Amino acid sequence: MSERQGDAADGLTAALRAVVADPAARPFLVALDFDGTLAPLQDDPSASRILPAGVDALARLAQVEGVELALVSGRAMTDLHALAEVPAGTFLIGSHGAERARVTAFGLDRDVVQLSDEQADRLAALGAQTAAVARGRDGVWVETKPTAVVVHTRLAEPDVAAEATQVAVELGERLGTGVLRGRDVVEITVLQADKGEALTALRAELGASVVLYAGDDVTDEHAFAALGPQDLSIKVGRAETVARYRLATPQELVDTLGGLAAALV
Ligand SMILES: O=P(O)(O)OC[C@H]1O[C@H](O[C@H]2O[C@H](CO)[C@@H](O)[C@H](O)[C@H]2O)[C@H](O)[C@@H](O)[C@@H]1O
Repeated sequence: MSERQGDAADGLTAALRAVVADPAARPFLVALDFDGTLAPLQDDPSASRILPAGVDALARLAQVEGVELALVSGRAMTDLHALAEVPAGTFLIGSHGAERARVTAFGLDRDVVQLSDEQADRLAALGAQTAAVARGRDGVWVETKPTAVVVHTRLAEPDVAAEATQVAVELGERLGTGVLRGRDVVEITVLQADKGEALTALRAELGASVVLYAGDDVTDEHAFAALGPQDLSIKVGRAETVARYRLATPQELVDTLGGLAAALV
């Protein structure tokens, strides 16, 4: 495994070596956030791609017996599947846990999300009302997902972004089931879901002894908090976190995954 500078990086390298060397640390679930973690952030979400070294690392990890792979994302499932260049067998958790699927050699084996009439009505109302939030505010736009709407402010001037964020949060508190703040986004959901619950459920299903989870955003904190002392939580970036380890950039993360794959095969 490659060496990086600093105490935190040394700690992560040692922890990864311990997992590699311990036959009891199987099944080993490697679960990863997508945007800002495997894929550098972009102004246009459809332009996001996993870094090439990450695609390669995931393909190699998928070959290792006892290793399971998952992407755990806020993205809608259709979107996540279209963008994520991941090997067959990878579990996909989308919409912060509201959607779940597994990549197969032929496509996607997915659970269908069923909204009640009341939830569907609220989602439609949220679509209309968030469109009104964006109207007249340059750089603010709305993404619609099967269980949520997302107000994006990355392209707006700071004062416009702050105003749109405040209005969207108030709207979400009134009409949503949950309000998630992410990187330049306010996500208003009509179904209760979070990455921690989704990761806990997948871990139980797989009987994973050890879980590695890496993420960059506040929504990933739920997943970090769901991990135990034997697990590896990795924050990508500088923001405050409950994660035990930290890497600076998506490139550092995919390089670390490459080193892990090399050590496991
Ligand atoms: O859980 P993630 O995989 O990190 O997904 C969270 C959100 O990702 C997308 O938005 C974020 O990435 C965009 C592309 O880099 C960026 O433009 C935006 O500012 C980020 O918040 C996606 O559009 C959202 O639906 C996801 O919830």
